[in-house]
Amino acid sequence: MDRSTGVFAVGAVTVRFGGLTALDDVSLTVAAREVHGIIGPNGAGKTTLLNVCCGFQQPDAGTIHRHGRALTALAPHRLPGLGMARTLQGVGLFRGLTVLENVMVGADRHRSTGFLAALLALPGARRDDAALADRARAALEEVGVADHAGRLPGSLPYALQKRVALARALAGDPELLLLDEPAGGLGADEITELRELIHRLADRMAVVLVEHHMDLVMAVCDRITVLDFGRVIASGDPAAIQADPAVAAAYLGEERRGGADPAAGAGPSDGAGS
Ligand SMILES: Nc1ncnc2c1ncn2[C@@H]1O[C@H](COP(=O)(O)OP(=O)(O)OP(=O)(O)O)[C@@H](O)[C@H]1O
Repeated sequence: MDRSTGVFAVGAVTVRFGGLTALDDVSLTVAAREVHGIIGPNGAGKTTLLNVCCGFQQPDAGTIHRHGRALTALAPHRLPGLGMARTLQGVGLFRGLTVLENVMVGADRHRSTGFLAALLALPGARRDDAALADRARAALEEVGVADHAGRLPGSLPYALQKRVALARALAGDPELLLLDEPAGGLGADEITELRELIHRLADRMAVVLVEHHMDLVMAVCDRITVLDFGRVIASGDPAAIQADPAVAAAYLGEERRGGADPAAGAGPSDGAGS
């Protein structure tokens, strides 16, 4: 696929931190409604790549395209306007806001009145708030936490906080969702629910998924890009990735370095059938 096509593409991206090359000539293209996994051993460059995709990290070289159009000044605050949303590795919720208010922040791009109208509580702004609250409630409903709308995030178990963070991303109605380790800290049942949710989301949006949990990756991804030491070592569907000796060697190398625990589902050939 041409690297500038698809709903989103990075082309020949390089990122250096001092003498360390975290990403070296990395390209990936995400098709509409595709779930695209980014995997690789610890330190391979997955988070750096996701940070490039959402403008947290400016690349030293390379291109980023959205719907074939080059993005020259991608920055996190521009994501909603580009139909994109990202969740963080942790939860990143505002502790002083309720669950509903947190998710309304994610829906804000749908506000039609300006900041001043909101500040003065003009009638248009009040109607906007009501519409945003409806949108936020629908997102909370979708991830199964609508009952907790009035709670503070800190009073909820971690797994529910992660769902709230996902609802906040969904409230903006993205076309492209970037998920950073959504399964981190979740138990087996919660991961099963997450898998079903990602399947449902892929009916209406593309998803880029950085994740260590291989059972989940292999079950939900249409395509997978594998990084090792900042380079793409493989790209393909889950079956091809599981059969790729270079991928096995990369994870084996990590295991020898003591980083991976294949018994916990961290290796690429674990749990393909689940
Ligand atoms: N801000 C930074 N400054 C210096 N080095 C960094 C920075 N961020 C990442 N690195 C280094 O870049 C490399 C890639 O890191 P990155 O976090 O992207 O890997 P990863 O695949 O996400 O790792 P993990 O699976 O452990 O989260 C690592 O060697 C890391 O130490």
